[in-house]
Amino acid sequence: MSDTTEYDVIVIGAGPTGENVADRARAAGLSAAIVERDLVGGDCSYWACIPSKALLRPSAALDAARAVAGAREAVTGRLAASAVLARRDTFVSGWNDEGQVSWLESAGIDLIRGHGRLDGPRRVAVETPGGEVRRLLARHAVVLAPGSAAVVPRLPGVAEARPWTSREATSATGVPDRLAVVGGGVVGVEMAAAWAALGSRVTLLMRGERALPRMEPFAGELVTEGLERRGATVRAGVSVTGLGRPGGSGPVTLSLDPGGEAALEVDEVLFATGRRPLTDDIGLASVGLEPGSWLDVDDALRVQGVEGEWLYCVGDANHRALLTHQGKYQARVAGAVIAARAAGDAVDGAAWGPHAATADTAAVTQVVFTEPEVASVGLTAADAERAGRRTRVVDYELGDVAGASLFADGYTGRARMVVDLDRGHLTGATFVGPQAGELLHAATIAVAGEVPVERLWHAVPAFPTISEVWLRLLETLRG
Ligand SMILES: Cc1cc2nc3c(=O)[nH]c(=O)nc-3n(C[C@H](O)[C@H](O)[C@H](O)COP(=O)(O)OP(=O)(O)OC[C@H]3O[C@@H](n4cnc5c(N)ncnc54)[C@H](O)[C@@H]3O)c2cc1C
Ligand SMILES: NC(=O)c1ccc[n+]([C@@H]2O[C@H](COP(=O)([O-])OP(=O)(O)OC[C@H]3O[C@@H](n4cnc5c(N)ncnc54)[C@H](O)[C@@H]3O)[C@@H](O)[C@H]2O)c1
Repeated sequence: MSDTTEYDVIVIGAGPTGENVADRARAAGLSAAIVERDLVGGDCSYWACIPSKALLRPSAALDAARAVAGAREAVTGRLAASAVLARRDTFVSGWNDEGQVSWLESAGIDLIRGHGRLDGPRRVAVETPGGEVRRLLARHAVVLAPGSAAVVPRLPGVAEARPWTSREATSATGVPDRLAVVGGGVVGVEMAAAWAALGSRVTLLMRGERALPRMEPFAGELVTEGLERRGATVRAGVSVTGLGRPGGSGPVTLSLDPGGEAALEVDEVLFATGRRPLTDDIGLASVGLEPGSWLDVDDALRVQGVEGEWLYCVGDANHRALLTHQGKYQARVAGAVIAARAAGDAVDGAAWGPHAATADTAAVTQVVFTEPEVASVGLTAADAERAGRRTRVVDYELGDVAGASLFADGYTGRARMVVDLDRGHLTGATFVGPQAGELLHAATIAVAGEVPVERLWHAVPAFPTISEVWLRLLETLRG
């Protein structure tokens, strides 16, 4: 068809994962187009990772100074909220994507602005902002990278209450006096920590018994203590049953269950209650898939249930690991698979090989940027037990490491390694404490590299760093 433009690879969604797969296609000499309806860079750059970490970092710096006698005396004031928000604005470039568009140009990737939908096998139709439809045809692959959006429970009064989602929580321009945060997952605890430090009176409402329920239990416990030190109120085992904001302005009241309690009145409420895939309006039915579903992919990131091996999905929408770095890892693997197939080369599907995403299930890394930080890789002790692994769980108090006590007076934190006794290597590790995120990569190498525990004795941590916890964990394991 004359009005159809052909590319080797077409990507729908220019978030971090879509950008990466397009980049890998270009690096292999393939032509690539990327379709984006909003800002190039995606949620991560403008409404998720970057602005949330920009909001959290100043309070972590302040806490670090206050934790050391001598420095503590030099810190006299509170966090300057307007300066924190202004610094956040620089990190999102004032919600302008010119910089990322220039990068696409320099990489030779064509940007097509508009809403993309599959239009049958290998075909994409883009509805441009001007209302025209551009038709594209992929010679080798279409990659879906549409990401995810916040789920807001359908509670009575929710529409009129205009709750925040992660988008408003990361882009707000003022500090609410009172903020309720619903949900004790990662978004919930990070945003509770950020806004409590900025001066909001925060109430975190969790329907479960503890925060960060998918992580080691001590992670949620230490993070809750940290939130309470910042003045937040943390309430476990509580559900929101309805909201009221008559006329859509003024304070919001939340009815809570267990009942018998007075409604909670706040100025804003954030729902941090999980994500749904942005797959309801991307033309899935045109290739026989269910609109609105998470996309099932194999380890080569090929969407299952579609003939011909031309359709891939990377990032949040495949539900393997909703994290930027894991989605970008998938994008590198998908790019390598697409390049190999286009060149007529064999695809090596072995685990840990160049064409199989493995770490995004076997060695998922995550850092939660609260105070204390939580850093984890691989399986928790409970995950390993559920998987039927024979393990030994080894804990060590991070504050007992010389480097930690030098780093902060009264350093409190904990490290755990989960050793697979049959395989002889670590299958998971978790560190909780100030700056714990920087301890993570050594553990990631031990898990993904399947480094034998005996060999770890030869990885000697420098004295006096917090990494000496590795030696203490090995000594505890040896007994
Ligand atoms: C508050 C918050 C903080 C987070 N912090 C971290 C963190 O610190 N570290 C971390 O690793 N992860 C973090 N995450 C998760 C991270 O944001 C996601 O895992 C990541 O953004 C997923 O990337 P993606 O490319 O799949 O999707 P996105 O970044 O959401 O990008 C998808 C893009 O596709 C576009 N799009 C969708 N549909 C269409 C269509 N039909 N046509 C055209 N364009 C379309 C969207 O406009 C968007 O630009 C955080 C998430 C939240 C909510
Ligand atoms: N630092 C980071 O790496 C980082 C930061 C933020 C988000 N993320 C990623 O983004 C994704 C989304 O995070 P999230 O926190 O929105 O989701 P989540 O799934 O981690 O947590 C949502 C929580 O809300 C609870 N919940 C669900 N419905 C509820 C309801 N009606 N009432 C009360 N509680 C309810 C769930 O039980 C769960 O604990 C996660 O997968 C996370 O890994 C990562």
